[in-house]
Amino acid sequence: FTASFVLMSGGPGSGKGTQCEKIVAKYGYTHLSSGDLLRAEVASGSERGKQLQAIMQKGELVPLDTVLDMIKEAMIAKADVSKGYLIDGYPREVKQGEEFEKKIGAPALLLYVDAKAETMVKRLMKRGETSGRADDNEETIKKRLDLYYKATEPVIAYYEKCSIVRKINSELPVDEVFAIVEKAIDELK
Ligand SMILES: Nc1nc2c(ncn2[C@@H]2O[C@H](COP(=O)(O)OP(=O)(O)OP(=O)(O)O)[C@@H](O)[C@H]2O)c(=O)[nH]1
Ligand SMILES: O=c1ccn([C@@H]2O[C@H](COP(=O)(O)OP(=O)(O)O)[C@@H](O)[C@H]2O)c(=O)[nH]1
Ligand SMILES: [Mg+2]
Repeated sequence: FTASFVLMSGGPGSGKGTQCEKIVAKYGYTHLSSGDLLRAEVASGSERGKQLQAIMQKGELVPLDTVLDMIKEAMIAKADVSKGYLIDGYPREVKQGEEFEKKIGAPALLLYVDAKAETMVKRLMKRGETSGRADDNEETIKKRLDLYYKATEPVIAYYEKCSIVRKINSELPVDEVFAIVEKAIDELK
């Protein structure tokens, strides 16, 4: 892959998906959300989808090889039209980050969308009223948050070593958050 990679990281409900949509509209990146890819597999009704559903409903992590294979497939499918890839909600653990680098490449930027736990819970409970997502319920949200702090936050520390992390306060209104995102992406060029 010759295109550049931008990683979008942050807790559940921090606003990753919301900001990704705006980035795609302005910059034409190809958006790959590992969570969306997994949900699409579940929706297909396949045997693999059934196994994934059980894991996701509990707020646990899908085995890293499964997710990496799905991301790679999706990247290949869109390879010729892409200026760059925006990878949303991945890597979830340091080992996944290492695998990504080995098999795919080094990211140019990690946008770390940061909100308080209380804010994230509130947003997800609200989203759960209409999202239809099996994991937008109080019990699973709590597990996703715990796992985020335990497994995913260390990923951010890992990438800080190569100075590609830009921390973005996502307590602000969506457009103000996006203004900060734009600055970070514009600095890339
Ligand atoms: N006030 C405010 N609300 C936001 C912001 N970003 C997202 N939200 C709300 O928070 C909810 C969760 O946002 P998403 O973009 O779906 O969050 P996510 O990080 O992709 O979450 P997961 O899909 O669970 O990983 C949405 O329903 C939005 O309406 C923001 O910057 N400010
Ligand atoms: O790389 C990934 C991305 C997602 N998931 C699973 O998919 C769920 C939803 O992920 P998403 O990023 O959509 O939402 P978040 O948990 O960030 O709110 C997670 O709780 C995990 O069970 C996973 O195992 N690995
Ligand atoms: Mg999302």
